[in-house]
Amino acid sequence: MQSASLVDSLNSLFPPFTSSLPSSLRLQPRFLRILNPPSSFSPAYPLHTDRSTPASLRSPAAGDSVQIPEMAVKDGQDPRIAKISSAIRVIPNFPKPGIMFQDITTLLLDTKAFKDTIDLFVERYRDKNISVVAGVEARGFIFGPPIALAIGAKFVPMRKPNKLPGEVISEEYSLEYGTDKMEMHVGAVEPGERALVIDDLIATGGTLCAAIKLLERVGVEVFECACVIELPELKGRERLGEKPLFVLVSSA
Ligand SMILES: O=P(O)(O)OC[C@H]1O[C@H](OP(=O)(O)OP(=O)(O)O)[C@H](O)[C@@H]1O
Ligand SMILES: Nc1ncnc2[nH]cnc12
Repeated sequence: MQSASLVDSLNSLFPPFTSSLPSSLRLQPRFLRILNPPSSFSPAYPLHTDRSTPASLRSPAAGDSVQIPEMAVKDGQDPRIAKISSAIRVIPNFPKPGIMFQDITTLLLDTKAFKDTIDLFVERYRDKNISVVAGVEARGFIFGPPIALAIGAKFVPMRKPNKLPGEVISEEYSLEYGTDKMEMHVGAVEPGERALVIDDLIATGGTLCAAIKLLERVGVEVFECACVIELPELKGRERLGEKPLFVLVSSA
């Protein structure tokens, strides 16, 4: 009963969408029984047929998310970077009190800003003889693969423990809010290869240091680390020492 009424509501809410589909693909009660959320379900992001970023994701509601006005733009000459910076949402007190969480999911909703992000990295790293793009779980898996494909490198996932099925080497590391371990498949890279390490964000630098150590342990040269965001007050860049770090936006 609940399914049928929900179908009616959805079909009337989104007529341009549902009416353009063949009848076999229109929302049917049969599908909705599987997909039906519990009655308390409230989507984190509003259902939206418009492909542009919903206004509610750009302008935070009632003080529970904010754009950081002091977000500084690196390499300020490039107008794409300001748009990338403003597409990143900041959620105070997530996942713990005191953490200003930099939420890149809103950047992913902005097709121009997301593409510009990838393009800026590709422009920097193409023709640098990089054969490996190593992406750190989880958010390095979003930015790493398109960069790897565009520069003709392989993508190597640096994973949380017990996720990779083959033989692994591992490194423990500390985070802004906890500790963790990183693993890489043995044989994914060869000694003498040249790697770029990609993540969405550098805070204390512990994550990137663990990735660098894993790669260098097997004889790979880490050419540079690259992130979308840097939190400079956590001094991750210092922790990386001599290893070059390229970022697009900084909270300083
Ligand atoms: O510079 P650091 O202090 O090491 O912190 C940066 C790391 O923290 C976040 O990942 P997180 O560990 O929260 O994992 P997730 O992406 O799986 O949520 C972020 O995506 C970086 O990987
Ligand atoms: N403030 C932050 N926002 C998003 N990811 C993080 N990882 C570590 N600190 C973070």
